Amino acid sequence: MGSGQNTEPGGVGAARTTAAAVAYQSGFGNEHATEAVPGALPVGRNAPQRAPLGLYAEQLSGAAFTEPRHHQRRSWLYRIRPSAAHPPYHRIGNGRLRTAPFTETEPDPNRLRWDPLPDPRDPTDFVDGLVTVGGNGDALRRTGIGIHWYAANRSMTDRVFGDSDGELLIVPERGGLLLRTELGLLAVEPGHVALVPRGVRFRAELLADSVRGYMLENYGQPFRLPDLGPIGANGLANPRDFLAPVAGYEERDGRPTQVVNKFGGNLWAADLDHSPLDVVAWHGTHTPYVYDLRRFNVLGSISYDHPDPSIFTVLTSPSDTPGLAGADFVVFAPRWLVGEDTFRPPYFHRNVMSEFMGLVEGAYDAKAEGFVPGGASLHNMMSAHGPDRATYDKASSARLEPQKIDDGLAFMFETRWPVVPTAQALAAEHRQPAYDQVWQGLQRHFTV
Ligand SMILES: O=C(O)Cc1cc(O)ccc1O
Ligand SMILES: [Fe+2]
Repeated sequence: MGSGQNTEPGGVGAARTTAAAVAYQSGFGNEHATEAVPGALPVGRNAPQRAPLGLYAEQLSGAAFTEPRHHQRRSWLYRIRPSAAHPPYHRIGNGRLRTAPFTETEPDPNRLRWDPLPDPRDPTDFVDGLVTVGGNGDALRRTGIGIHWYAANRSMTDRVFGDSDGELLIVPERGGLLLRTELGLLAVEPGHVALVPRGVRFRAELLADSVRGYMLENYGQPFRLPDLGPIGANGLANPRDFLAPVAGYEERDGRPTQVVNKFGGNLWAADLDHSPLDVVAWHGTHTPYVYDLRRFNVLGSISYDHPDPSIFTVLTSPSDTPGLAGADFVVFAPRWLVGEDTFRPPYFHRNVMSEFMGLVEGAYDAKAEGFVPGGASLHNMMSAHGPDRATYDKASSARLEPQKIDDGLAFMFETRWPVVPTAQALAAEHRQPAYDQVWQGLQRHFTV
């Protein structure tokens, strides 16, 4: 890219630009400003009669023009060619991507669990490697979510992807990704997450021979930081730990590049003779970002009882009903447990919210086995779940001393609407048909 980064996306080797070499600007939702070439950013106005250096000015909106100022999201891009200079889109295959409304299967009250998605055998890039698990809402009404796995073994080369249906929260589990976005470069490793806003184009290059992870497609309101209420002015995910890219452009005139646009649940493609990653400068608030989950300031009980996991919310996408999130992104990061006379692992419960969980590393404290990195579970609205038998037996008789949970990194996508699985997720060979067994054999202990 024009900011001095490696422009050759070709092979895996070229993509091994080290994550440490990537420059960022910090702060969630900031009015960032960045230029890859000095003087490229207009001063004092957004749309001068002629933008500096012969660039085109283009506004990219992530909020309606009229939304309240604190929800406003837009960026001004100064680019070599305007995005409007493209031929018609034509349909291409959707692969294993599916979109809300999800109607392929009957909503399923069963608790579901999967092993990791098998690695692809054929050459597969990030877009081809997306496999939809399920979701809710309606992409065209901008409500709900799509939940996806991805597994890829080669970098995107001559195409970029942009999702008109929603923003993308990418959660790598194995192998990192370099995301060359219109607004600049992001590196995202397991343990970090990346967010690509609705409509922002990017090329995903691999930082390892094969990569795997999860992706939440949020059709609803953009993710924001949760309010902290009585917690105070600090804590949970701190705004300054969210890192936006600096401007970085590429010039690949004459080299065909396909723009893949997910729109209304289908993939469409337009063929350009240049790279659309040609933004030389930009300023604004509609930006991609990365966040290191280990920066999360984990708060919990220092007296008794296991707090509800809402206290681990990193990002929330509110719905139109206050307190009922279309999507919450929740992390179970290393932490101390000190609760006295307390059953410390997650409790048995039935939740009106629906819970999709994944594991980035290690183990999760409610499941002794079977929930493995890259795997996933879905505990839908009102489904009874909680610690498996082995975990219950151990935790209910453990000596309660201060205990560090530091052998895992799990996360949850929690949503107010039930998650309807796709047919491919229900039929998948990597689904665990006997998941219910983990709650069998919980003994009766009742005595009067
Ligand atoms: O494992 C789960 O089911 C997620 C979860 C974690 C927790 O700490 C409390 C409630 C809950 O749903
Ligand atoms: Fe739960």
